[in-house]
Amino acid sequence: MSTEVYDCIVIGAGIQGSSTAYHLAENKQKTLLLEQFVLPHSRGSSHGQTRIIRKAYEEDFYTKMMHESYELWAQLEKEAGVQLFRRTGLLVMGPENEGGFSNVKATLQKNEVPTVLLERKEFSQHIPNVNLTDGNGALVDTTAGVLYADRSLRAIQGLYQNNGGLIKDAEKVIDIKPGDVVTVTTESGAYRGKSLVITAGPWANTLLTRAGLELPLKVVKINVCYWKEKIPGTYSVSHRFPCFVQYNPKEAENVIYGLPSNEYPGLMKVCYHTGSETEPDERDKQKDRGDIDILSRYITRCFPGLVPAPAVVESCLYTVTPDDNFLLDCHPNYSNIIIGAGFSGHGFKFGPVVGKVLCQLAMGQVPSHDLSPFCIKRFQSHTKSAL
Ligand SMILES: Cc1cc2nc3c(=O)[nH]c(=O)nc-3n(C[C@H](O)[C@H](O)[C@H](O)COP(=O)(O)OP(=O)(O)OC[C@H]3O[C@@H](n4cnc5c(N)ncnc54)[C@H](O)[C@@H]3O)c2cc1C
Ligand SMILES: O=C(O)[C@@H]1CCCCN1
Repeated sequence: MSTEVYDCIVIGAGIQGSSTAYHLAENKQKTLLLEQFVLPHSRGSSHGQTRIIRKAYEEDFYTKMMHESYELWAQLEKEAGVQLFRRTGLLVMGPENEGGFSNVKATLQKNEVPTVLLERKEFSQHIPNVNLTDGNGALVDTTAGVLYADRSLRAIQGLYQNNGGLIKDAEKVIDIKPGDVVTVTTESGAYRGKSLVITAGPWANTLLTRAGLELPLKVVKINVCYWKEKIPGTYSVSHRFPCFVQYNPKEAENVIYGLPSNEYPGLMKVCYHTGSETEPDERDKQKDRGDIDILSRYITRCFPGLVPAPAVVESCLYTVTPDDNFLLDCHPNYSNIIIGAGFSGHGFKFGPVVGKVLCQLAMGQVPSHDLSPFCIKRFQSHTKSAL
C-alpha cells in the first residue's frame, strides 16, 4: 500500500462521483476518483446522449436546488468550452386539478419560475401533433431543456483532471476499512483517504455492505425507447418541440416522459418512469417489456405522428428509494464516509449541486442546502447497520 494519504477518495465515476471529485479538486483537495470499469462505459445510470433538465418539480426543495444547479451547469459549459445544455422548454400535462400536475404548477408559481399556462383551446396551436387528454391541463416550464449527458460527463472529468485530480478506472473497490483514515482496497491496490465519498449508483448497496450498511435501494432496468417520426422533424428540437412529462397517463400508474428528436435525427425518445428489478451485473437478463406496451398505447393516443413501435431500445438503470428522494448523507457511524445514492431516475440535472454538497460534507463543512429530505434516518426501519 502506498504511504500517500488523499484528502478524499471518491468511488464511482458517474455524474455524481465525477461532479463531487470536480468540486473537491477545485477546493484544492488531493482527490482520487476510482471507477470499476474502463471509461467511458454504459453499464450504470449516467451514460447515453441526453437527459431532461427542469425546474418543474412537485417539491419545493428540488426547484430551489435547481436554481443553483442551472448556474453551475452554465459555469461548467463556460469552463469546458462546450455546449452541455440546450433550452427547449418542458411541456407538463396531467389531470388539471389533482396530483402531479397541480403540485408542479403550484411550485412553479410559488418559486416564480417563468411558466406558460396553455389553455385547451390554444394548445394545438402551440404544441401541434399532440392530443391533450380530456380533463388534462398543460403548461410549459420555459427554463427546461436537454443536457448532453455523455458530453457532460466527459467535460466534468476533464475539468477535474485539469485541476489536478486523479482518475483510476478499471479499479473495482472490493473492500472499505473505516477509520480516521479510511482504507479502500481495489482489485489492484489499496489507497488511503481522510474521507471517502461513495457514489456507486446501482452498486451502492454492494459496496455499502463493506462499510456495514444496507439501504432500501431497488435497482430497475429502464428500456430507453426511441420512436420514429412518420414525417421526419415533426417533434424535433429544431422545430422547437419541447421535452415533456405526462402525469397520470390513462395507460399507466407512473409518469411518461420524452425528449424532442435531436441526438438521433428522426427519432424521439419517449420512456416510462418505471422498470423491472434487476441485478446491476445481469442487466440484460431482465427482458420485461411491459413498459413498451404501455408506451405504444400512449403514443398511439397522444403522439399520432410517431410510429407506435420503438425503432431503437437502449438500456439504463435507476436506483430507486422508497420515496423517490435522493440519499445525501454521512454514514451513521462514520462521519468521514459520505454517501450519495438512490437518485431514483431524476438525478442527472442535479449533478453539479449534488457534487457541491457531497464535497462540503467530505470537507466537514455545513452543506449549503438543507439536506433533511435526503437523510438516511428517514429509512431507519429499513436500514441495516452491522457496525
Ligand atoms: C433511462 C434514464 C433516464 C433518465 N432521465 C433523466 C432525466 O431526464 N433527467 C435527470 O436529471 N436524470 C435522469 N436520469 C437519472 C440520472 O441519469 C441518474 O440519477 C444519474 O445518472 C445517477 O448517477 P450516479 O453517479 O449516481 O450513478 P452511475 O452513473 O451509475 O455511477 C456510479 C458509478 O460507480 C461505479 N462503481 C460502482 N461500484 C463500484 C466499485 N465497487 N468500484 C469502483 N466503481 C464502482 C459504476 O461503475 C458507475 O460508473 C435518468 C436515468 C435513466 C437510467
Ligand atoms: O428527471 C427527469 O426530468 C426525467 C423525466 C421525469 C421522470 C424522471 N426522469
